[in-house]
Amino acid sequence: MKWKKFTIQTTTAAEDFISEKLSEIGIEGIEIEDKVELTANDTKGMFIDVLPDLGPDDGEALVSFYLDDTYDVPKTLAAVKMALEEVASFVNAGSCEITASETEDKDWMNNWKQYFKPFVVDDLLIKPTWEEIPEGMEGKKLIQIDPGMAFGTGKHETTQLCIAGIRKYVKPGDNVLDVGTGSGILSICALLSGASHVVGTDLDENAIDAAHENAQVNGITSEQYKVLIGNLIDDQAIKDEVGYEAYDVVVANILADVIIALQEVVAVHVKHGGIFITSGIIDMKEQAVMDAFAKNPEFEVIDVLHQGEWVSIVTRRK
Ligand SMILES: C[S@@+](CC[C@H](N)C(=O)[O-])C[C@H]1O[C@@H](n2cnc3c(N)ncnc32)[C@H](O)[C@@H]1O
Repeated sequence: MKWKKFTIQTTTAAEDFISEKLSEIGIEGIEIEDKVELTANDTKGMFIDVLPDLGPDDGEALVSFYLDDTYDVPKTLAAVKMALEEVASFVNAGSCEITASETEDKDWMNNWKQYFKPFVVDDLLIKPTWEEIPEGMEGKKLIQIDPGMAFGTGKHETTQLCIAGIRKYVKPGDNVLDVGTGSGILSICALLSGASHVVGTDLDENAIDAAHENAQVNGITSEQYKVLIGNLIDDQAIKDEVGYEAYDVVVANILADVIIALQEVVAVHVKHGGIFITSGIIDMKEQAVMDAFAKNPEFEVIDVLHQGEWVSIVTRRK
């Protein structure tokens, strides 16, 4: 399906008012481009450690929206123009010039699927649920994944580093905690590696459905895998539900700054001698995470792995 893209030249002062007006008109999927620096709160759920350098904020902004065949385009544009005039009457909204361009099918939710193909990590074949098993893969252990809106296709270096750690350290019968479970891929990998039970936690509500659906596709029962939504770092109810001195292996593939906060509080959940596999650490933050572990009397570093610009630090609880 073809979509028409319309871009309004405006100001950062007016961008939020314009977005609100566009929503009132019934336009969904609004994009804002500006040079306003993101706050720590903005980047919280984004999984970016290094922000792009946008240059100084010049006060200019572009607000884009998309209309498909279901819209009466002239009528909608007339409503947009009236809304822009209204916004311009109380705030500097810039030129409000609208430019139009045409774009291909914008099925954002599903277009990425064409690039996700079966691949091998160690002795595992990871394949999207909608793909066939490729020939010659009979000896491999199979993980089927549809991440949905959650993170975790298995393609990312940080996930692969954790998979390597799980394959090395998880033993039959282990209890495993997967902090930041996302699609559930690492939990499934742990269960395939012999773990008898896994608890996954995440902040993202999308993880619940994705992780449960992926568990089911992989033949995992609700007795083997439980997903909890909440923050193990500061939520006492989640900490109590996760349980204390209960885990042989904890895996956390999150960002370096989250790992630094997590290592201070996670030891109470790990058995003495248990393993804490961390990743999501960009190489420029490796030393900061190593320093944090060096100051923590609970853990000793036993393994450091690199893949591309990403690092996995594996520690053992003393
Ligand atoms: C990089 S993804 C990892 C997903 C999957 N485990 C993998 O390895 O592919 C990080 C996940 O951690 C979650 N997350 C971020 N901060 C968290 C926290 N403090 N506690 C639990 N989950 C968190 C995010 O919502 C996201 O699903």
